[in-house]
Amino acid sequence: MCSRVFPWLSNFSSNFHKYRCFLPLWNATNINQTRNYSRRGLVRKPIKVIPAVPSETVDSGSGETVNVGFFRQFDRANEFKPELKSPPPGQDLHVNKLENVADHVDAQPRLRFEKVNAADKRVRRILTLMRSRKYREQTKKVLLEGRRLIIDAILAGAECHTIYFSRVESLEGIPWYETDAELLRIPYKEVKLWSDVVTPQGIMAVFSQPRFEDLPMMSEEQSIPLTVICDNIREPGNLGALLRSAVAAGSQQILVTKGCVDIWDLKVLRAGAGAHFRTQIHNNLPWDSVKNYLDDDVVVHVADCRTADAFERVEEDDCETESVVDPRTLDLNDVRTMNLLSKLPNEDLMNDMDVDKKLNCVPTKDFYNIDWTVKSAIVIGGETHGLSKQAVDLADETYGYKVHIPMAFGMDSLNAAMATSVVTFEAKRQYLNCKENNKNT
Ligand SMILES: C[S@@+](CC[C@H](N)C(=O)[O-])C[C@H]1O[C@@H](n2cnc3c(N)ncnc32)[C@H](O)[C@@H]1O
Repeated sequence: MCSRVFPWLSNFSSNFHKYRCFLPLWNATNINQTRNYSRRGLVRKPIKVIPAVPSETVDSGSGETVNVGFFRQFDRANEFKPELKSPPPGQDLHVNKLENVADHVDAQPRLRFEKVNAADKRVRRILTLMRSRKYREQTKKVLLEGRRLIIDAILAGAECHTIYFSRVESLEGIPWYETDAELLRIPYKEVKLWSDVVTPQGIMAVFSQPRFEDLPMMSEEQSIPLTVICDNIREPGNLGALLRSAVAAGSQQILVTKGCVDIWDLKVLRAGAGAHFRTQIHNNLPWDSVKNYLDDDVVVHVADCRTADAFERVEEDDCETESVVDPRTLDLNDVRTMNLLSKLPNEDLMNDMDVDKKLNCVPTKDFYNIDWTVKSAIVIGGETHGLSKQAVDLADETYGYKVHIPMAFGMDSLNAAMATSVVTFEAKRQYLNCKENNKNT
């Protein structure tokens, strides 16, 4: 009878062992202080909210009072454990750190967060700003979405400023207590508004961009003597996927040159799936500084989808274009001339032709015929214009090759990230073979 009339009461009593530690909070003083909130929180939907137990109203600093919730994570140790793959000690810093987190799980402090409603402009303002590359570059901050990325960033030692979450459960598995982050609970529809995914996980966080110099170097066991250089990769999904495979193959470092999409763009981060926090990625590098990141004996190759025959055809086409239009004969008032001009190569096309001429001087090899066991770098070109002139110059200077991945059925090219996977995993295969042979001799 009692359970039918007061279903929440019976739920409460059956879970009493879980809530008993809150009893001291439910004293008359607290309830009096937060009359409205307590009425809503404790009487109407206490069981739904539990284990989040609202308890007091505090001054936010700006003169307004805000609702503050307290929450103690129960049984979180069990929820952590499936993520721990028990690596051999000393092998992977990230996982070892996770282990430490699990060790301290019992010592977790109480979760204290501020509840922010949809009308609060603070959240919208910061989330709008975080979408701007300029703002990210100026403040050296980054917005991360989803549990996996946030955990990776915390474990990589990146400084966490604020965590926005829509339900307390969204914080599961996140070692928020390892940070000094401010915790703001925001309505799910706000997260949805800012997220690019259809069903967001309901958690986002603002971090300082990690300094890649501070990130752990990959262990010698895992890494291969290869640098991947990104040249004009404009599509965020491509760059993210490229970083993901380059890191997965064990590339020693990744250089992202100016002209590529920002590696801290939300979509790049999502497609990168944690690659950003696992090895050294140098962002936004002008081409003339690239050499500073490479040892003197590194051979720089460029990945190119065209074969030598294609270059011969390009050369012939060039000659034809030149013979059709003689600039000295142009009359700018003549309609036919204007038509001719519209057919003239534009600036991008002229640049492409320069690169093609230069590329013609660099010998071609299929990707499996390159010796990847020596210190090497591979440049991956952009989606629209392929490789830049600076990349080709560097290959020429270091006696590198045009690396070609043969394709069947007349396919033109692979996606940049796919080409990266093919090349980097071939490099890894050769490197492992070579190590194995050295061991046997
Ligand atoms: C989508 S492709 C660029 C196609 C571009 N229109 C061009 O003309 O180069 C992007 C990059 O992936 C690499 N790539 C794609 N397919 C390749 C292949 N079959 N062999 C070697 N590299 C390839 C090259 O670095 C290329 O610049």
